[in-house]
Amino acid sequence: MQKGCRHVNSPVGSPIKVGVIGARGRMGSEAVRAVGDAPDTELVAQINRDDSLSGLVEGGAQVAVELTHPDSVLDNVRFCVENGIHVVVGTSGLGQAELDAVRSWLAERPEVGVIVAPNFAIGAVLSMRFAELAARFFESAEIVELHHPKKADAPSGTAARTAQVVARARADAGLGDAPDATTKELDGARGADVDGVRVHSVRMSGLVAHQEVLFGTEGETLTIRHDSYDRRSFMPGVLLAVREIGSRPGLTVGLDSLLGL
Ligand SMILES: NC(=O)C1=CN([C@@H]2O[C@H](COP(=O)(O)OP(=O)(O)OC[C@H]3O[C@@H](n4cnc5c(N)ncnc54)[C@H](OP(=O)(O)O)[C@@H]3O)[C@@H](O)[C@H]2O)C=CC1
Ligand SMILES: O=C(O)C1=N[C@H](C(=O)O)C[C@H](O)C1
Repeated sequence: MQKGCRHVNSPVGSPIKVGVIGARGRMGSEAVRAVGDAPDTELVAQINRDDSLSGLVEGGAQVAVELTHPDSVLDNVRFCVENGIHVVVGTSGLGQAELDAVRSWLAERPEVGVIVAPNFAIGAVLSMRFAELAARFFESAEIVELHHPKKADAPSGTAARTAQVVARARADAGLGDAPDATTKELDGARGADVDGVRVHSVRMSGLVAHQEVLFGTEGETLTIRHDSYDRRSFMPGVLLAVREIGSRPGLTVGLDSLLGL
């Protein structure tokens, strides 16, 4: 099929030139395939560990998709921003301090866009929004995230983000701490505390990426569950971000605004 698009300052009809950082990884290899298959994107660089990021510049990448490791993501984003390359970041582990650093680099290059997506799956983005909506109606809220055992970070970026939006919605509604009489506890038994919301991380062979947000109040509970059974579930979101990033300079966190949510 003829490759053609209108975004990222490409001449009309020419595809968006994309480089994938972490190209041999579980997500990176899917992204390589998705970018190669899409009619309006062209894969111009595949960066693996120990490869120089200059391959992005040499390949003429307009957009980089960053899918590596929490230890390397920030350096890679910085390189891209400084070289005028938009970055779609899927790697988890970027906290407030790291986002602030990205903002400070973008201040020097205001034409560049960085989209940090805690989760590219449409169902996961919707489930975070549903959780945000539900949060004010329930006195208790906890999150269980379940992933494959090769995952480096816990809790997942999605769970951390979900906890933050739930916590903010609870605070806005004037809800205090969730009821919990625990006074004697084995370390970790009540999960991690993210902004006052408990997050429990399960790592198990056979899983890909799953999350339940549990809400409870007098006499009822609500569970919002999302399952990614295959990493192909993330690719429509990756491509959406690649297509949109040229018209979204600065830092965007989450795909919500790209989906009109
Ligand atoms: N936002 C989302 O929707 C999703 C995000 N993720 C996140 O994406 C990230 C990658 O996940 P996944 O693909 O499962 O992990 P993998 O370990 O399978 O892939 C990461 C790849 O990046 C490589 N790598 C590590 N450091 C660098 C570097 N500095 N430069 C170039 N390549 C590097 C690794 O090489 P080597 O093997 O040699 O270490 C590996 O090939 C994680 O943070 C994960 O949480 C995952 C799924 C969905
Ligand atoms: O490592 C993974 O696999 C995933 N990482 C992201 C996260 O940390 O939330 C997104 C998804 O959960 C898969």
